[in-house]
Amino acid sequence: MQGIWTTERIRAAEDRLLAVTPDGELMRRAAFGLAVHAAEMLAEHTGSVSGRRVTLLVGSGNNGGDALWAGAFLRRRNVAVSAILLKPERAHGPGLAALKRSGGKIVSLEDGPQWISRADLVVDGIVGISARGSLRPDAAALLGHVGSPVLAVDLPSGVDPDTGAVDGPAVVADRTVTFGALKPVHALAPASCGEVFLVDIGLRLTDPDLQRLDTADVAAAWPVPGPDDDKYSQGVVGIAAGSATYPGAAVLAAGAAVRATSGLVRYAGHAADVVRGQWPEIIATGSVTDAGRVQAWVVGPGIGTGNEGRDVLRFVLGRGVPVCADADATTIIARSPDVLDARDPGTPLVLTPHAGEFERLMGAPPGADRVAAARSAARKYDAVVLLKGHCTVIAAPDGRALVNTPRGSWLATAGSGDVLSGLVGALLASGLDPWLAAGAATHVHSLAGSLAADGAPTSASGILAAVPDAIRSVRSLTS
Ligand SMILES: NC(=O)C1=CN([C@@H]2O[C@H](COP(=O)(O)OP(=O)(O)OC[C@H]3O[C@@H](n4cnc5c(N)ncnc54)[C@H](O)[C@@H]3O)[C@@H](O)[C@H]2O)[C@@H](O)CC1
Ligand SMILES: [K+]
Repeated sequence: MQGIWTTERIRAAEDRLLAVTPDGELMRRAAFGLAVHAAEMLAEHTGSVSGRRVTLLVGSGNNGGDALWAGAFLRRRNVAVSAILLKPERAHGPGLAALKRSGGKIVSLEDGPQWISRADLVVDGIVGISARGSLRPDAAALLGHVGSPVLAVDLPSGVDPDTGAVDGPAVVADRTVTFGALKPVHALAPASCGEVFLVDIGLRLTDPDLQRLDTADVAAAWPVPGPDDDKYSQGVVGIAAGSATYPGAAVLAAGAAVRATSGLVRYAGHAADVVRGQWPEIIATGSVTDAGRVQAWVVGPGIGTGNEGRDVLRFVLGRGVPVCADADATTIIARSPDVLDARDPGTPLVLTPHAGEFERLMGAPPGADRVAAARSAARKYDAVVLLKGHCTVIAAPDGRALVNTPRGSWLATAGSGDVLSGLVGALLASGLDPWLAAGAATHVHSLAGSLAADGAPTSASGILAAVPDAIRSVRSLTS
């Protein structure tokens, strides 16, 4: 797992390290790493480093100090460095002196636009982890003149460091170079950060506030049958989804369960004929009451929010096995929380709301801090909450939270969520910890989405068809 720490934790760890490190040493470590990345970007985009032009946007804190020192290092490689000081009287003193000594040019705010528009690379040292709110007007106006790649120092300025929220003018970087440890912004705002690189400055942190699954974690979690396994021992998943009029959700969720693991899949509902026709390997019946034993249920996609849907949900919640309640099941729970009385105490529940369903469940939208929102819903419902969005956040009732950083937005297509719930169900049936099951399913789902899309629109059926390739790719990277 990749650990991610809030700025409060990072600052505390930095203070401990600063106390035992010579003055200025940490900043120089950070800035040296930054300069290496700046040179790499120049070489990538222009074919050379020497003689190229870099313009630094320098704010009033240490983030600006990093940029100034990096500028001084770049001068050693004969880069023409100019610095625009947003608050000249508060610019980082030693950094400014170092840049001046190295031959860097200090440019006034008025002259800034022409220097920015002529630059081969712009370095955003406006604000770092102490940033509050979006960019101020002077900085926002300068950004309008940027025509080159942008390298963000620690994080793209204007984006909230702890939530990744953007609610006004903000930098959109091609690359972000961060120091010591990943912060929430790096996982939650991929479109603002661009590619993220971590420079080791000697910070040591444990017990992360937020996590992200590595490919290796997903590969290790994904069930692989052994020589003694049979179709039952790998976990039987039941799918209660779809209707006679709308069988699509049933076909997609059940199909995803078929493709996720080699355990048995049962289906119960009004779309039994259609499901059987699409997936002959599925044992399909008309009702959950005669579906037979399963090790986990997926309930909700397309079941409707009326009495019948409520009865189906109550029935599966009382079976003593993990349940993934998706789509209509989420709405039923929001409208009639008493259905949860049927839940067999202690059995895992995974809820998979998008923002609208979240609002129904919690009475308010997720807001800017989606991690906190998912955590509070997880506590309220004593469930794993998979809060869908561009970045999906998964929180457990014990406070564990992980985030899936997507590779594009192609997953936002009709039926995509049905595929995800089928994947979650199959992993729950295999006995995986529900938080990890939700995380691994989300990872494979988003990988399948990007494989299916490959730069062009795809569909839920396309994502479903790409699930085996996604699992194969996850496993091949680690075997
Ligand atoms: N503390 C450390 O040990 C290290 C810190 N480093 C750098 O230091 C940064 C943190 O430095 P600071 O705590 O000085 O804070 P920042 O550089 O993040 O900025 C704080 C300053 O910006 C102003 N400010 C806040 N929000 C603003 C906004 N929206 N628009 C304009 N100005 C705004 C504040 O008034 C304050 O003066 C890190 O992000 C990192 O880049 C690195 O040098 C590595 C070592
Ligand atoms: K920055």
